Parts: sequence; structure tokens; C-alpha cells
Amino acid sequence: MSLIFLVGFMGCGKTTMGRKLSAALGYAFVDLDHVFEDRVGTNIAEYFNIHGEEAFRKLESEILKTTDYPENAVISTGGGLPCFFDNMDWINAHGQSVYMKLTPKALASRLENAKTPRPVLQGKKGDELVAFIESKLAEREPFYSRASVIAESFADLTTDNLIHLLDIKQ
Ligand SMILES: Nc1ncnc2c1ncn2[C@@H]1O[C@H](COP(=O)(O)OP(=O)(O)OP(=O)(O)O)[C@@H](O)[C@H]1O
Ligand SMILES: O=C(O)C1=C[C@@H](O)[C@@H](O)[C@H](O)C1
Ligand SMILES: [Mg+2]
Repeated sequence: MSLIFLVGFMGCGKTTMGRKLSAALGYAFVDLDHVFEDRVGTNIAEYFNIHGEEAFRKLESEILKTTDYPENAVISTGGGLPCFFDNMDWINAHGQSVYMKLTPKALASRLENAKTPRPVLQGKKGDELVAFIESKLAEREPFYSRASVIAESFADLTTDNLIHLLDIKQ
């Protein structure tokens, strides 16, 4: 059994890279944000509006721990998931983890162009968005940094880089 969890701030590319890495390894792909949306039958932004962040965090944690993962899988996590409850302990007890680390400016530019709304950002743009990311990232970094592998400021992180960092023999 091999589970690889991708963690990091919103917009660092967990979903995008999760798809590519799972294909390169021949593993299944699981995106926990998508599992959440399938479970509740609505999108995350709408769930936040109706139930609030606290309810979201509780259910997100429950879904992390109760999902029936395929034997070999790359799992993209929600951007805030590692930073609540004992989620990061659980991740590290059940597989390898990768922190995809990007600068606040790079994150902001990806998030400004992204199609999926992130409710935590509340529509912020430009300098306000960069300042928000800097402060939120400072809170979250200690959790992300507990990942077994840190992919440091790779603007052009490839699946080969990751396979090498994870020391996966193919
Ligand atoms: N390597 C890359 N280079 C440039 N843009 C990228 C790269 N990877 C992802 N993106 C773009 O950045 C945006 C965010 O990517 P993605 O949705 O994969 O991030 P995420 O980490 O899954 O975010 P979230 O935590 O909100 O789910 C998307 O618009 C995606 O197309
Ligand atoms: O960083 C966050 O807090 C979030 C990131 C997304 O992946 C979603 O899980 C949700 O929008 C919250
Ligand atoms: Mg994602």
C-alpha cells in the first residue's frame, strides 16, 4: 500500500500535480476537496456559505480519516486541511507527504487566474491578496513543513522531480 499526500497552500498546484503524478506512477488519484463535494452534494464555496468554516473543518477531517483509499494513490488535500486537528499526524502515519512550497506572489498570481472560487480568499485581489497570503502562510507553514518531503519553490515542478524526491523506484 502506498499513499502519497500532496499538501500546501491554495493554488500551489496540488490538484494539477496530483493528476499528473498519479498518471505517471500508475496510481489512483483522489482529490479530497472533490470527495467532500461529492459527499455533501454541493461545492465548497456554497457549503461555507450555508454551514460556516467550523462545520467544514470537522467534516473535512472526518473525510480524510474515513475515505476508503485505493491500494496505491496520490491524494491531493484541501489547502487548509493539514492545519486543523491532528490531520497532519494522521497523514504522516498513513503515507508519504509532500509540501509543495511556493512564494506568496506566485500563489497570488495563480489564484487570481484560477476558475474555482476559494471562499477563504473572499474575492481578494492584487496587493491585498499577496498580503493576505503572506499572513495566512505564516500561520500554516509550521503544519505544511511537517511533510516528509518538501518541494521547495519549484515554479516548474515536474513529476520526475517529485518521483526523485519521494525516492520511488519504478
Ligand atoms: N505548475 C504550474 N504552473 C502554472 N500554473 C499552475 C501550475 N500548477 C497549477 N497551476 C494553476 O494554478 C491554479 C491552482 O492550481 P490547483 O487547483 O492545482 O491548486 P491546488 O493546490 O489544488 O489549490 P486548492 O488548495 O485550492 O485546491 C490553477 O489555475 C492551475 O491551472
Ligand atoms: O486553504 C483553504 O482553507 C481551503 C483550500 C481549498 O482546497 C478548499 O479545501 C477550501 O476552499 C479551503
Ligand atoms: Mg485542489
